[in-house]
Amino acid sequence: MAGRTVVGVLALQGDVSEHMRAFADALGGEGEVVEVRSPADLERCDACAIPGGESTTIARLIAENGLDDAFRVFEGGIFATCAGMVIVAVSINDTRFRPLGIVDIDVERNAFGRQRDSFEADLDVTGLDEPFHAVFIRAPLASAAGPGVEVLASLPSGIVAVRQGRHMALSFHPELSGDLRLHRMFLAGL
Ligand SMILES: NC(=O)CC[C@H](N)C(=O)O
Repeated sequence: MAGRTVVGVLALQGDVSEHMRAFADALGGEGEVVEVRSPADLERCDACAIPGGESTTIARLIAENGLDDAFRVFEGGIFATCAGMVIVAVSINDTRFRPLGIVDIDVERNAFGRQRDSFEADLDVTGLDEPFHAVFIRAPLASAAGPGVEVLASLPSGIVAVRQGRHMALSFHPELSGDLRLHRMFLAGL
């Protein structure tokens, strides 16, 4: 995209600083990374990351800060990871909050259960030449994706990476791998 890209990172709860560092590195001086806590912060962004954390807490804080409507009308790209993937979904297996309905996927929270609470896997991702080493932490899974959604990666148990227009949703933590290819893929799609 033309000009300096402003990438926001939703900074209400979760691993905010890791995302800010990863996007700053991926932009390499071609843009700016800012914290998003209010609709006014979001308005100045070309894109926004919704980080991993605790999705019920992040969803509550989004609503308390008036960001739910702001995200629904946001025209930039959303980079949703882990808890973020739960928040942007169309439907989830949890009745405690209503997801934002931005990415047409059905998502199951904590889909890997206790035994595989956290694990790492080398994923084949559409558009990447070499596998991506992905870190899963109490990760969600998408059980279904609508027709406008491109599935980028799956495990035997379900879908773990998708793209829909400018948005990407990942059930793992790309900001923890020291590998910026997915951040760059997202920026290239803005
Ligand atoms: N690492 C994470 O973001 C975990 C997400 C968490 N299990 C949730 O659904 O809230």
